[in-house]
Amino acid sequence: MALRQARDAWTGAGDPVARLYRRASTTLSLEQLLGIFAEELASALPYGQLVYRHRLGHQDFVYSTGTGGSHRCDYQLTLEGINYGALALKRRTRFHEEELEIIEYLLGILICPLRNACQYALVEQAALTDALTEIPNKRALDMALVRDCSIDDRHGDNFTLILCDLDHFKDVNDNYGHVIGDHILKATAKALREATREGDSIFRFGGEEFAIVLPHTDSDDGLEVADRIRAGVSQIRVPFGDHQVSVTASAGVASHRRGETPDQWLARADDALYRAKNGGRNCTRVAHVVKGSKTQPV
Ligand SMILES: Nc1nc2c(ncn2[C@@H]2O[C@H](COP(=O)(O)OP(=O)(O)OP(=O)(O)O)[C@@H](O)[C@H]2O)c(=O)[nH]1
Repeated sequence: MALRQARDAWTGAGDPVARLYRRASTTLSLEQLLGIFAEELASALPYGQLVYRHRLGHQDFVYSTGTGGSHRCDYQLTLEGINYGALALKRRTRFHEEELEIIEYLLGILICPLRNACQYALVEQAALTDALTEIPNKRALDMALVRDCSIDDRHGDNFTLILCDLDHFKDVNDNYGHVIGDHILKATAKALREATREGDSIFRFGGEEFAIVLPHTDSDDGLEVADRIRAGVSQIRVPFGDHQVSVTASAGVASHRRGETPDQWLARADDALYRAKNGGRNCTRVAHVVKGSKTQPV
């Protein structure tokens, strides 16, 4: 009875349904949308935790707010037969029938904006992803460098950039064809993933050029990672008839200097890469001497 009264009071007060309709239509950000839903749901009934999960393209998206409890209700969110993720609510006390009705009603309002936000996230992801290697592209790198420069400028966090370029890749295409060249590029992306840590970011910067951003890393450690990456790339073997095609890579390493713009940082890494190419390829060069560091100009 008390619950029914609470529900009646809620549905009659300040038109929260219209509020959710209105607020949900103001954003295409999945995170913001779920935040709005979590807020409006909390104004309707008490819950401990809301968790939303969805596989978006090649990434897992998870939104979670609050802390859980032993009672839960789960919803698989679909519209016109298409899955738009799973939403779970948890709390310490049992969910009552009337409350489930409220949740389902609000989910009914959420589903169309949720579909739009999921589709927008997929388009955004595609715009930042290289289609061949499925790793982030140059546009994503530009955004990451702006963000990392600003973090370093504010908090003095170490970021190191590695530019890694395959050697004589034109010969690979000319001798074995573009399909083999494409296989090597995909295998290189995989080798980069395997040679780096979870928190590191890898990008396809250009045709046969890759960029790796290492947070909390100085140029000495960046040099080690670059050599590990090059060792991984040199292990790649792509069969061509009775032949195994292999490649080597050259690398340039530059740690961000406070106050330096993304373009200046990138130019120093590029200059180090240029020196690696001129130094005979299949080697790494570091952009500058860091005071008090064991890294020497090479
Ligand atoms: N298969 C394939 N090749 C690509 C792709 N993008 C760029 N390339 C090729 O990469 C080659 C790059 O050649 P260059 O810039 O001359 O460099 P390089 O031959 O690697 O020589 P160095 O970098 O000086 O060692 C060109 O042949 C491009 O066609 C791609 O997506 N797939």
